[in-house]
Amino acid sequence: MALHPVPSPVALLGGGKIAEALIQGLLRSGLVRPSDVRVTVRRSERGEALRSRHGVHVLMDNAQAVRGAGVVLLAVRQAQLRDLMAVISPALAPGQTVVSLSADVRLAQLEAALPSFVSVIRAMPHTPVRVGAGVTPLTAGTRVMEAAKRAVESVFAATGQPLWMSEEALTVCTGVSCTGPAYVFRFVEALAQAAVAHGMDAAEAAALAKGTLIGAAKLLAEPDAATPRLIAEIATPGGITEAGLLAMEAEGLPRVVGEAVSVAIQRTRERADANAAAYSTPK
Ligand SMILES: NC(=O)C1=CN([C@@H]2O[C@H](COP(=O)(O)OP(=O)(O)OC[C@H]3O[C@@H](n4cnc5c(N)ncnc54)[C@H](OP(=O)(O)O)[C@@H]3O)[C@@H](O)[C@H]2O)C=CC1
Ligand SMILES: O=C(O)[C@@H]1CCC=N1
Repeated sequence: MALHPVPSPVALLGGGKIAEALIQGLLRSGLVRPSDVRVTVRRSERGEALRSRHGVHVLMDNAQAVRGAGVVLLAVRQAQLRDLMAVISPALAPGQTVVSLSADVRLAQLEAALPSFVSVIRAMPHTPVRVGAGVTPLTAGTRVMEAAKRAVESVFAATGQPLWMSEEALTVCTGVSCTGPAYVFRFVEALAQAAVAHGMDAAEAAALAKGTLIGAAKLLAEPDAATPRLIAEIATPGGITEAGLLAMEAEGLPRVVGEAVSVAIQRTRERADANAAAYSTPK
């Protein structure tokens, strides 16, 4: 995808883990300078850490951070989101774009909590945005201007690949791509644990498992990579890889992965329902 200029400044409200991953990805892209990024914190030591590591503007005033921002990203947890929207609403101007990164507050609640003259979008990034390798699902609210869509696309194109979809599909992504890196890292740990169980030194086992994942990911990143062919290159018919793969099937790998995805999606839906109910009552 062609990279478009990212509207400056980018305001990230809530300088936690996903905000820092996005800052790193944006700066790494070369399309955004530290002076183009505003990030807000509620603890000065966290602000100092972000400032010293990345050279970005750190503020403690969320309303001030959104004034004149090219795009505003809400990166606090759900417990703080409603209060944050109440604080920034009077400071937002017509034509501004607000993107919620929250996994569990729906567009309907976001649009009701923000002024009707702003474009509201949800994004569901994951930590690979830090290295420019994110796949970020996006879903647009009911009153989104085309320019807002392009602006938000540019943020997530600078950190990987943006993908537009329905809100329901984005909910599924919370249990797949958003949580997915954690599942993959857990698989790497399980591979290392298995090596240790067969007598390998723990540090060697960790390096071997990590190297295997990185090597496999690079093969997957090649043009025209397809998993059946990549598996067939390793698995000689009747050989040892096939025996291992058959054991994985027999032990229910697809069922285990499917269960993790289902439970995460279910948790997202329950929290979104609870938030919808909470937002419907005045604070
Ligand atoms: N982590 C991930 O991989 C992903 C997270 N998300 C979503 O992103 C959001 C944030 O998640 P994550 O980064 O993991 O959580 P974190 O707790 O790491 O980040 C939230 C940050 O917001 C800060 N904060 C809270 N209230 C305010 C405020 N009023 N003003 C300024 N800063 C404030 C918190 O400060 P303090 O440090 O003091 O608590 C914290 O640093 C959540 O909604 C989550 O669903 C979405 C996709 C992926
Ligand atoms: O685990 C969580 O609840 C958050 C939202 C998605 C990723 N991290």
